[in-house]
Amino acid sequence: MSEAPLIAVQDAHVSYRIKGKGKFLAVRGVDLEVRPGEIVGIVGESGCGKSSLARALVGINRLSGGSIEFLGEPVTPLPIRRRPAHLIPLQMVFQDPYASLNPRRRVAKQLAEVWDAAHRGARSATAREAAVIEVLERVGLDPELRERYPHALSGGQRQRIAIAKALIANPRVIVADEPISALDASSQKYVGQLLRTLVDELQIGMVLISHDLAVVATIADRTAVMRSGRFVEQGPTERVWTRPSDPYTLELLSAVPDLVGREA
Ligand SMILES: Nc1ncnc2c1ncn2[C@@H]1O[C@H](COP(=O)(O)OP(=O)(O)OP(=O)(O)O)[C@@H](O)[C@H]1O
Repeated sequence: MSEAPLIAVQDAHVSYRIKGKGKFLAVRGVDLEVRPGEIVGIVGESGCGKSSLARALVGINRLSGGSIEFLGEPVTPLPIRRRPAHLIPLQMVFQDPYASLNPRRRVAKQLAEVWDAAHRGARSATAREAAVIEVLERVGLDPELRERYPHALSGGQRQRIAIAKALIANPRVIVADEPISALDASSQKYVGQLLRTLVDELQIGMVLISHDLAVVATIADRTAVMRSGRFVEQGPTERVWTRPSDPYTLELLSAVPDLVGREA
């Protein structure tokens, strides 16, 4: 893959101020690039800094050092409502779909709002409605569901709506933080494959954060292994899985002995 990266992270650091204890470094010098059509999986045990990095990637967390560029421009943290237009194609999907969905609005309205934000000046009601129907079909949902409120959907349907909400912004990159870990087994499989299909068909880039190695092994092109805020290694998924260069990766892998070669 030789295209320019969609997102380029250099020496990223994220720190938190802990009352009475000073500064805690959750992300310590991470480098990462994501190209069109590529899923980069980030694995590591709980508390290693995956979510802190994910939130920095989309500009929710401020970096305390290093840089993140999206389509060649810096990602600068700003409240969602003041998010600059150039960051609209950089979307995030959270573990809990309610983090992206407003429980008091019908699905159609929520999707239409994002479409409006992404299509300033082109607010045709017919085009908006068509886009809402198309995106629901793309995530495998019956467009009739657009009249429902989020609470009237199953967990798997809700997560697919959250993915649709990211998609209707015409994203170039989606950062997905544990997008399937809260789902039941059949929804996990469906949503995992859906993410792979979307990346292939739309040639977007994806950062897939997961503590589930099997998911990353199945759908990620490249894998980064994170420990205590650092990437201990990153490379093509198959290489990381079959010939890990760091003992910590081996340790993670040994917890799931039948991983390599698993069918999706
Ligand atoms: N807002 C915050 N203030 C202080 N410390 C925080 C904050 N958010 C995260 N941390 C700490 O930073 C470290 C990394 O947390 P983070 O949520 O990024 O890890 P993670 O790998 O995503 O974990 P998990 O898989 O459990 O979600 C943890 O030690 C956590 O306690």
